[in-house]
Amino acid sequence: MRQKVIFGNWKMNGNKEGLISFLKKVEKAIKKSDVKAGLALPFTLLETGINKAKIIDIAAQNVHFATNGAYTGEVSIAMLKEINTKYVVIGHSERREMFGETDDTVNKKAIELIKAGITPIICCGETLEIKEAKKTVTWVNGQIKKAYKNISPSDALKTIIAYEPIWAIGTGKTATANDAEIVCQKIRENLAKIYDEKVADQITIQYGGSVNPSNISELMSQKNIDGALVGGASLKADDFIALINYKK
Ligand SMILES: O=C[C@H](O)COP(=O)(O)O
Repeated sequence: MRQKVIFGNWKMNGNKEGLISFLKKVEKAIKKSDVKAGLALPFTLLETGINKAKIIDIAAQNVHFATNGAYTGEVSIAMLKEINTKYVVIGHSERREMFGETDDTVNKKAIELIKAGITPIICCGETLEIKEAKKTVTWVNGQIKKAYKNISPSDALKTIIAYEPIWAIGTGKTATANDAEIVCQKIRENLAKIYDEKVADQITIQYGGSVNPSNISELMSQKNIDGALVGGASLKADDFIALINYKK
């Protein structure tokens, strides 16, 4: 059975002092949880998070695929590895929309991260326009196919997928648990076509988009939803605790 993996994504929020007290409070409250908890932090908070967190896994929110070079403002995989980063979120819709992330760069990043032993959390998801045109599954499966290009079955097992419908991010509009489940199921079927059922069955697929303490239980009860990537509700310690300790 796949373990539930719930990651907060702080986006461009937070500071050192706040993170330290957040970790203290949250880790005390989730000690006995069987859920894997993680936090995707801004670059400047990564080292503090990695050094202070005992239970929570720390993720970066972006990385460059190149080894080094003239990429002003970017951070390399080796730089993240040097501080012991275990996960990196790639292809988040905000990075695709505002910072030129493409399916091709997502694929390059995934390949290089896997080589470095870092788990990529590969984001995918459709706009409202695509949803209304009833093209969600085609769109998302296209993103997945491109993200996994030239990735072997054994390496595919070292990845996580986050399905995040763009229209549900930060809007308070969550996909219904059933709608989210259907897309996650289709992603798994697509993985079975790219690889095989055994591989598809082992890959963690998270849902993201206005997840909060009141809808987490229903979302997590779905067969193909293996966790969540949570923005807004992960910023408050009490809400994050409620998410990790969700009622089963
Ligand atoms: O990475 C997280 C997602 O963008 C979801 O954000 P949200 O929970 O604020 O809607």
